[in-house]
Amino acid sequence: MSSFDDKVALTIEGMDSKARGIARMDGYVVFVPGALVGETVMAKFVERRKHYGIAVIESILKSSDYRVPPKCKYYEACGGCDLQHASYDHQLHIKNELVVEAIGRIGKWPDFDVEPTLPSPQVWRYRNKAIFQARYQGGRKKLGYFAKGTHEVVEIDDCPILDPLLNDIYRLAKCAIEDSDITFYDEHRGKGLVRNVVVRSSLSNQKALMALVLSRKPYPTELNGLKRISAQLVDDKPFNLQGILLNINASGGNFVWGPSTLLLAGDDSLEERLGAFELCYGITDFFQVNVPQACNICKIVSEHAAGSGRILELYSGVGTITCFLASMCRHVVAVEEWRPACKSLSHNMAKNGLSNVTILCGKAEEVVTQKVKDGFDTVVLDPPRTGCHGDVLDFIGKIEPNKIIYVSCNPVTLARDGKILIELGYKPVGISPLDMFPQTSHVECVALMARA
Ligand SMILES: C[S@@+](CC[C@H](N)C(=O)[O-])C[C@H]1O[C@@H](n2cnc3c(N)ncnc32)[C@H](O)[C@@H]1O
Repeated sequence: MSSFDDKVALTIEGMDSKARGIARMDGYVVFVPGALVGETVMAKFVERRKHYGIAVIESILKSSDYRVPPKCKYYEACGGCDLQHASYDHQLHIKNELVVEAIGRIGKWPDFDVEPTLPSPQVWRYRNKAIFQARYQGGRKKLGYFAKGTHEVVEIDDCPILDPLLNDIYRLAKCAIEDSDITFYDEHRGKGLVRNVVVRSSLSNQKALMALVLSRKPYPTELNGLKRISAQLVDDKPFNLQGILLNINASGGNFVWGPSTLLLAGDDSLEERLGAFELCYGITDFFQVNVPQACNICKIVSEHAAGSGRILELYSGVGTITCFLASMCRHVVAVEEWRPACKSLSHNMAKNGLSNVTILCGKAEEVVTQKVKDGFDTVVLDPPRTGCHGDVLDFIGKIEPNKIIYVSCNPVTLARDGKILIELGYKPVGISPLDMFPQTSHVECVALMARA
């Protein structure tokens, strides 16, 4: 193998599941973030392991025709987006390839058909949610996104994939909290109160919610300070901020929310319209971040589910897909583990006049074996990125529905779980990738499988 000089010229041959360029040096695999297939780059190693290395671009010697200047001025530093350097059409092509690669190479599905990626109706300003990091760094409070691969906070003044309303609220919150006595979390000392600021907005009525995630229970004086600032922000109604909440997450880790949430001022939920349905959700509930594209997912799922009498829907959240399913079949059993989301789900079914939904709150892998019997024509799955628990797949194998509709935000776990379903007697009918997250390498898919 060639020696590892500080800088190496690399030709990009492929892409990995995170849309990083893949180059080879005498067979040794090197991942190059931000490089496109066909490019030759001068790159510098930042990590060298036995079987692979990671190198960052120093200069581009031969550029791809699909390379475009990133729109965001924080793109290089911020860890949020990773495909702004590719034209939008090329992003769609890359996402298609990522799905084909995962299903073929990782899943080894014997035969499958992947449709072209459905473009997002909006490719900028589409996100209705942001999780900002609050940290005490370099002797001052900082609010922004984590930098690529580190916990260094990048402060921004505008995020071009975020709803403009949320950019306004971010700037407002930044000034209000930074000027106050409220402390930000210091990772080195394990001290400081605010860890995250989460903002969410409704596209249909342009209202927003904000939550402060705290590292511990606030002292009474701190709580009074938070209530005072929150009341001012909500009462002034500068940007339709309809509620501010507090959540305590003392455990840290990657999951943002802790178990207790308290309303500081205003209302505690948002309303959104999806097709003919009104959906209400709370600050800690899962809700799709790109609403027009979520509507497209629901339409595809409905088309696949047509003709079903009884549907088992696992990982139902607040009922986005449930509404569409319940309006077209006899009965839906919806399973969701997050208790606040189950409350929203129940409210949403009643609000939309859907009385044919049974809600079971708990982990899908436990609920299906303890509370669900057979007799379903179709099973709809929409798990988190980690995919389905093995017990869920085993259960589906036992109850033998005619169809399985798998909505996935991670082609790698879709490939893994689909392989198990194929072994249980299902045949892939089609995979529809949708671009739910433009400017990033994330891709959503709806896969239909039928009993072979
Ligand atoms: C990707 S979201 C999909 C939600 C919903 N289908 C939608 O479109 O809004 C996954 C949901 O599964 C829930 N969840 C995660 N792990 C679960 C489990 N083991 N059992 C049941 N629900 C789970 C999450 O709380 C979240 O609401």
